[in-house]
Formats: sequence, structure tokens, C-alpha cells
Amino acid sequence: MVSGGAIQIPSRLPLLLTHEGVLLPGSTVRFSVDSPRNMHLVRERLLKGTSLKSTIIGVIPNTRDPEHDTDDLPTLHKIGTAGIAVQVVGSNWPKPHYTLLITGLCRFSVSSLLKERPFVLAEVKQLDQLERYTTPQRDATATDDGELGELSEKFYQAAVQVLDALSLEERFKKALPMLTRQIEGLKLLQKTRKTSPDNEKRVTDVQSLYEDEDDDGDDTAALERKVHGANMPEAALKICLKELKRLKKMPQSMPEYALTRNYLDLMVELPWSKSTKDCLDIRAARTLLDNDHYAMNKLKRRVLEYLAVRQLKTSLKGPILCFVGPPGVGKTSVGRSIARTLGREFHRIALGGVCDQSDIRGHRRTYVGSMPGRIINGLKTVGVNNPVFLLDEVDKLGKSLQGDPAAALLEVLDPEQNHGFTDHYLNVAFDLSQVLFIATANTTATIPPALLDRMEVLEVPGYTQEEKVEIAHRHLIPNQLEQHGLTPQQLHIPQSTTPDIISRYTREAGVRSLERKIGAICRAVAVKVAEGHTLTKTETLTPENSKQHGDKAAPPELPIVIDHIALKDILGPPVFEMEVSRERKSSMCSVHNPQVYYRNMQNLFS
Ligand SMILES: Nc1ncnc2c1ncn2[C@@H]1O[C@H](COP(=O)(O)OP(=O)(O)OP(=O)(O)O)[C@@H](O)[C@H]1O
Repeated sequence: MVSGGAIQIPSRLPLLLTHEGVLLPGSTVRFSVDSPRNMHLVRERLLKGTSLKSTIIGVIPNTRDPEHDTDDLPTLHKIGTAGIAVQVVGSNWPKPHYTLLITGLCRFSVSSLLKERPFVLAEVKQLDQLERYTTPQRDATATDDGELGELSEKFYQAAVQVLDALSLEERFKKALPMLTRQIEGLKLLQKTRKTSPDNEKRVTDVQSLYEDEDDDGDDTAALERKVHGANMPEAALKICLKELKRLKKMPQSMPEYALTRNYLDLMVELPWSKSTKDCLDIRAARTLLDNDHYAMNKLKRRVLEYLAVRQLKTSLKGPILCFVGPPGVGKTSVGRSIARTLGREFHRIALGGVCDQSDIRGHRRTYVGSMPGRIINGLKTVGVNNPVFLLDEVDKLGKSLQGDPAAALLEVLDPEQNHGFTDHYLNVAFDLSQVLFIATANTTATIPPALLDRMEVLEVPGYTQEEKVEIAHRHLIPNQLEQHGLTPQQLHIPQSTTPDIISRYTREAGVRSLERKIGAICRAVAVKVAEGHTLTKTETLTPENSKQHGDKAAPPELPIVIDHIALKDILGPPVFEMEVSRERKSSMCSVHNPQVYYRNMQNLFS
């Protein structure tokens, strides 16, 4: 590439076709690229090549790359600038494109086209020496002021003429008027800045009118309206307006544009001052808790006390309730009922396995792929600032090099501090004092002591067999029937069968497996009911199709009653052997009517 002190550009250059901005030797210009040939050039030359030579490309001004690579090439502008790609940034937002930062080296003229696809390759002739332009000047688009960064059409044409001027004298003649115009522009801008606030308002009014005209302007104007309408505190509003100002000056192709935009979108969506109205009626709350949950009397009593005190003293900075007990005993479900009794939104935050404090407090925005933490995300999801947050499994919090999440939770739960909770991503305080936090855990042994200290532990013990039978018949069976689209007229699980499900197919303190087994029974029965339903609906039973369907064609006699043998057919052989006393066994047999059972079984599993 070096010959006799002067640097030679390659005689064959891939060409980038541009129609906005002109790259002049010695200047550095940012180009946004999204058309097919140009995209191919970036992918196949700039991103794949490893040598310095592969980063040199020809930039042809005044020529638009066709929208499809099957389209013919337009006539290329005759003179271009060879440049070195110093930066390539790819982004998928708002559509796939690359942003190239190119420093101009020297002019060239196109001698002949070698190929048009997948990108344009041409034989070129170098027009001037390289040494004079080796110090890159300022990035032509990265001006301090957005207004200055925009090249007018006239300016653009003038720049093309400067490029085309081969002799120094001619080039000077073409460049001088451009410089004079730019100096005039700068003077005018200085004058506008010194104008009275009244004038300034007019300028911004005109500016906003102008912005409303194009899509992008529309977008930022709408965002600005949302920022003002989000009812956020002074500090947050100030940050948003600052970010908005930055956003307006940024070209959309800049990766930071999307980041700032996402940040602002979140800020306007957060429920800074949106809340639901509490509608607590202690009597209704008691009925609701009783209706939703069988047994758990101690827990329900304490929850009612807690709610009653909250009703009398709304600004209660009381302890955080923490339900501790084995899995499936209804801890989450009580939390949900509390939200319903208060008329509040409910959100569950699973903390099991969380070992990074940024999960709670978010990542700083400088971090690649930064996000807000789970608390702020939860608030965005529920859309109000006074939900019930259930911090599930606080006993399973982990610790790692990325900080202790328990320490971040301490701040969240401390009523003295949480009105000023600062998520790293938001970088401004969000008031959490209206949020009602409830925690759950399987054991207190692994809850960090400082956290445990802020909580009131309510033990939720496991259930006895009798309690489980009641829970099954009052809650689990009706719920499962509804979830599977069945009615008690279609499926009947007698009280005598439930203890068998509990002791032979589950071994747990709670009722979660029991619920799953009931679900499995519902599914098996649903298939039978649906089969019978289709048959009666679509065809009448004739001797022929009866033969074709075999015995299965007979619609089941409803309700399908699940007794011990049906249970075995559906759930398989018992997983746990039951030690049943003789008396109990005989009493179980007496409730079973062999004839009814036989008929049902024939329908169900023949
Ligand atoms: N006393 C009860 N009355 C009615 N339903 C109950 C009762 N206890 C548990 N359930 C039901 O059992 C299922 C499991 O309960 P839930 O998910 O609340 O358990 P959990 O204690 O939060 O479990 P985990 O610790 O695994 O999260 C739910 O469908 C719930 O409605």
C-alpha cells in the first residue's frame, strides 16, 4: 500500500452508496446503513475481514442504494472518497442497521464496475495523495448542537461540489462560501440564545410545531406529554426532562437512543402517584378469609388483627408478616386473600435462588443490558403504588460476589427508609411506603438474622388427615372441577375416597400434591365426558358404529363416581402402602355399592 512515501489505496474497492452526508478526505462522518447492498458490504467486508486493507472502502455520495438487492443499480456518482471504517455498531432497533464511523482518506474516480451483488465492487483510480489528510478532523455529524448537525440540502450539494473539485484552487473556491455560511449560522445561533425568555418560548413553540410534523418528532412530543402527565415527584421529573432533551439531540441510529427511550418509557409507566383505594371491612374480611381457607385459625386471627390495626391507623409502620411453614399449606393463598380483602393489587416476587443484589435494586444504566430490579418491575406490572407484595421464599436468598440481596431487601422492608428506595436503574427515589409487604418461608433457620428481626413470624403448621379431607371437599375439588370445565353432576369424589388419595398417593404436610392428584382425576374424567358428549352430538348409536367403537361408544352414566378401584385405574398402583385397621377397611367397603361401581367402571374404562 505504500509506494515512494505516498500511501496507495487498493485498486479495487467495495463501494458504500450514500445519499446523506458527504465524506471528504480528512473528515470523519457517521453513516447509518440499512439497505441490502450496503448491509452486505458491512457484513462481508468490514465484519469478516481481519486486515487493515479490509477496512478501506469507497464511499460514493449522491447515490441511493436500491431498496431490494434484485433492483438495478442507479448511475453512480463518478467521484468518491476512500475511507477507513474506524467503528461499526450494529443495532436491531428500530430496524436492523449498522452505524459506521468512517474517516476519509483520499478521492478516487470509478473506472469500471466489477460486480453489483451482493455489494458493489469497482475498479478505482486514486485521485490525490494521502499524506495531507492523515489527521482526522472533528466528526462532522457529532456537533454540539442538533440544529447545527443537520446539513441542509444546499450545504449537501456544496459538499458534493467540493468533493468533485480536483484542483486545489477550485476546491478552495467551492469551500469558501460554505465556511462563510457556517460562520453566519453560528452568529445567528448565538443571537437566538441571547433573546428574551418570551422569544425563547416562541422558538420552542415553533420548534415543537416543526417536530410534530415528522414521526420522530411526534414520538418525542408524545413522550414529553407523558412525562408531564405522569405525576412524578420533582426530582424524577427533572431527570426525565434532562434525558428527554438529550434524546431529542440524538440520532435514532445511535445505540444510546434506544437505552434512553426505554428508560423514559419506564419512568412514565411507573405508578408514581397512582393507587387503589383501600376498602377494608373487617367483618367481610373475616368471612372472605374463612371462605377461602379451612382451618388455620391462629393465622387468620392474627391477620385480622393486623388488618384491623391498619384500618384504625393507616400510617402504620408495623412489622412485616412472615408466614413460615411447609410447602403447600396455603401461605401464598392467604397473601392473595389479604390483597382481596383490602381491594389491593397482588404481586408475588419469587426470591428463591436470588443471589445478586441487582435483582432487587436493579443495574446501573451504564451496565450493558441493564434493567430495573424486581421491586420496580413489580410496581410497573401492577400499575399502582400500594399493592400487596408477597416476597416468596425469603429463606432461600443466596449470597454472591455481586452483593448481598438480603441487604437490599432490608432497605425495601424498613419503613424508616423505604420511602426513599432508590433502584440503581432509575437512579431516583421511589416511595415504597404504601406497599404492603408479606413474606413467606419454609423455615426461619436460613432467613438472614437482620431480615428476620424486622418480621413477625407466623407459623403455618401442616394439616392433619381430617383437615386435608375437609380442604379437599370444600376447596380443592370444587376449584379443580371448575378449572377442568366439569360439574358435580359429572364427577363425584365421595368423602370415603379422599383419605385413600391422601394416604396412598401423597405424603406431604400441605395439600399441593393432593390438589395435583385431584387434577389428574378431573382430566381422566373430562376425556370420558367429552367422548360421550361428541358421540351423542355427532352420531346416533347404531349396531354398526357400536361395533366400530366397541364398548367405548356407550356414553358414561353420570355422575362418574370415583371409588377405590377407579382411583387405582386412574392414578395407578398406590405409591405408599396404607396401614389400615380392619374396622376401617370394612367400613370403607360398606359404603361401596358393587353394582353402582360396576356400571360406572364399565362406562369409564372399558
Ligand atoms: N387451608 C386451606 N384452605 C383452602 N385451600 C388451601 C388451604 N391450604 C392450602 N390450600 C390450597 O393449596 C394450594 C397450595 O397452596 P399455596 O400455594 O398457598 O401454598 P404455599 O404454602 O404458598 O406453598 P409454597 O411454600 O410451596 O409456595 C392452593 O391452591 C391453596 O388454595
